[in-house]
Amino acid sequence: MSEPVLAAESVSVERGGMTLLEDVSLSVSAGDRLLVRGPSGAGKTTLFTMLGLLDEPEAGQVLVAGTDATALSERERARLRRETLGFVFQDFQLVPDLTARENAVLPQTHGGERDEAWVDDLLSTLGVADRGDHYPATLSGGEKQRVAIARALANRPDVILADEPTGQLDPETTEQVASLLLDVQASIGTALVTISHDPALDPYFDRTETLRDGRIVE
Ligand SMILES: Nc1ncnc2c1ncn2[C@@H]1O[C@H](COP(=O)(O)OP(=O)(O)OP(=O)(O)O)[C@@H](O)[C@H]1O
Repeated sequence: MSEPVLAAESVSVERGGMTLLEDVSLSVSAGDRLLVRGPSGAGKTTLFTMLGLLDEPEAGQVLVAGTDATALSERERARLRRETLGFVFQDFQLVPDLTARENAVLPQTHGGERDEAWVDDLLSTLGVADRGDHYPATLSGGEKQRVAIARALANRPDVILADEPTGQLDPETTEQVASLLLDVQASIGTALVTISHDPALDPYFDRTETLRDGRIVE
């Protein structure tokens, strides 16, 4: 297997006297598709937060292309996050007063390399180029998520992290959005880690890990 682009090594997280993650290890390499499943309360969002360098574990390491993110300052970690990770959220998290295209370009305006032609290509591949001048409030859920996927890829990240990306979509739109996400991920060769309890996503992934009570189980 090639060098992991993102890895959790023996990660444990405690909050408010509770253990939310215990000794969790997983890794992905370029082009991998990993689905992390688990029932409500299993710790999926907590794991997403750790892999996304949005919070720090009490024990263990999170390695991004071999760099131990837990050893970095907050500022260095934010930079590593911007340069290497792209995020897709269940509730889209588009900025309401920016157009679809402005939302998708956003990561490039925050320290990324300016390459708007790449963002236009993404919007086109994702079938929302003609929605570029629309504001999020006028887009359907599936369109919003396709714009959010373009935004996640704007900086050509090594890893896309998606938290319940189809959680607000109907079954037909789920299928469309999942297929597009996987197509664009495969064409770029970025790794994809998706956290979800939606069984409809199972067929799209070549690896699945299950979290239960904060631990990876067989
Ligand atoms: N800051 C915190 N302090 C104390 N407990 C927390 C904190 N954050 C989350 N929890 C608890 O930790 C457990 C795991 O939460 P998490 O949100 O990671 O689960 P999840 O698998 O994403 O669940 P869901 O599918 O319902 O979103 C839950 O029991 C939750 O109530």
